[in-house]
Order: sequence, then structure tokens, then C-alpha cells
Amino acid sequence: CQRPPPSPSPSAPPSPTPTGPRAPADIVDLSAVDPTVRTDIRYAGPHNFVGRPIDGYAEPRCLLTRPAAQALHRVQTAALAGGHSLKVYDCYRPQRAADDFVAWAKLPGDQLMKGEFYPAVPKDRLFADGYIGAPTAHSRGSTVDLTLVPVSGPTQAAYAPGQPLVPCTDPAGRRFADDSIDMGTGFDCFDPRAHTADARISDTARTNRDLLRRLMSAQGFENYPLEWWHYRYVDEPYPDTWFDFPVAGSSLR
Ligand SMILES: C[C@@H](N)C(=O)N[C@H](C)C(=O)O
Ligand SMILES: [Zn+2]
Repeated sequence: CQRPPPSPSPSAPPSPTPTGPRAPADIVDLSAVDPTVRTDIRYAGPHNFVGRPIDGYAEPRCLLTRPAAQALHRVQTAALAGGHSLKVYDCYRPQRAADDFVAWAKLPGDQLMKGEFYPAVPKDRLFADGYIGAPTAHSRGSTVDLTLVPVSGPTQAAYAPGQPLVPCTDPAGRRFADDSIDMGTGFDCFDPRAHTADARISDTARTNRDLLRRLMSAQGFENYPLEWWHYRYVDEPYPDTWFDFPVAGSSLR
């Protein structure tokens, strides 16, 4: 939702609200800008820290502002030249999804996915320690969670709800068999080891995190130091607007 002006004059017209069921015209599906970027939209399915699809993710799509999508296309071009592809886990996130995370955080008994996603951090610290945000920059349409995968490599293992969970902090090869190159932890691993500069990760994981950061910062993205996968496009076109249209093709114009 667009934040209202601080003190509206009674005669002023209501402030325009670009939120609602449809996105503004400069929100695009990343696949229309670059069909080669891989997608694994975790909040549209059960393999995430909550364990079920999140409110507002009607379809597993990566929606972004056009400038952020075009910048990601340039990152992808550079990544492909080195034998890697980007894989996005989350892009635009509706405000209602952030609200769903807040509601979930208020249920201390629901720790279905703790074993994989926050094995050492108490659930009641996840917001306080900065691992989940509400409101979140994702709702402004220019922030993305992503990794690098080898262009030719094994495909990702399927996730079956209820399968035994392995801590995301375990070594690659023991934790969930994502097709990501080794970043030292899994995606959405709410743990100090996922801090981008954490010193305990292997040399390989350090090289890989640095590669992702180099590729992304060259095209105007800034990393969030607590999460190696979270990047914001600095010249975001909607720095003050948190959108709430669903993640769906029908939201686009
Ligand atoms: C929840 C995680 N994927 C993430 O994006 N965290 C940051 C802090 C956010 O929610 O904005
Ligand atoms: Zn993120």
C-alpha cells in the first residue's frame, strides 16, 4: 500500500493507490524479459520455512519492476558466460504474504519446518534478528532472493511434504539437495552462517557467495548482509510503495 501523506488536507483528493488486484504497467514477469533464468518460487509451494503455500502466491512466478528485471537479465548474461544460471526463489512478495508470515510468527506451536530452516535460532527471534521483514522490500517489486546453479548439472531433488528435514546449516551433500552451487547454507537458512560475510563457511562457499555478489553489484543490486541470497535493486522505481496484488499472470497489465 502506498503510505498516505503525513497530514492530508481535508480538501485534497485521496492519494492514488496503485495497489489492489492489478499491478502497475511496469511490473513484468521475469520470464518475459529473460526466459533462461530458472525459478523455484518457494512460497508458492510447501518447501519453505512455514511448510505450506503462502498467502498471495497464486502462481509460481517471478514478478518484478521492469528496471529490476532488465538488470537481472544483464546479470544472467554475465553468469551464463561463466557457466552458471541464476535461479530465483522469491521476487515481488505481496503485503498479504508478509502479513501471513507475521501471523505465523505468532503461533509458537507451529514449528513444522524448524528442523531445516531455523535449526538453531528460536522461532521468536526470526523477525527480531532480521531474518524476516514486515513490511519487506520485496513488496516494492525490486528485491529478489536468488542463487547460482551450474548450467549443466544435476536437477534438483523433489521435495515431498513430511520427508525428514536436514538442517540447512549442514554441509552441501547432506542438507536438501538444491541444485545451487554451494553457498555454505541452504536458501532461507535463518542462521548466522547465512550471513554473507560469515567466516566459518568453506573456501568454495566463500568463492561462490563472492561471485554472486560481484555479478549482482555490477548491475546495481545491493546485498542484505544477513542473507547471502537477498538483493535489492538500488534504483528501485517504487521506493515508498508496498504492493499487494497477488503473484499471478492475471495481476499484470
Ligand atoms: C524471508 C527471507 N526470504 C527474506 O526475504 N528476508 C528479508 C529480511 C525480508 O523478508 O525482507
Ligand atoms: Zn529476500
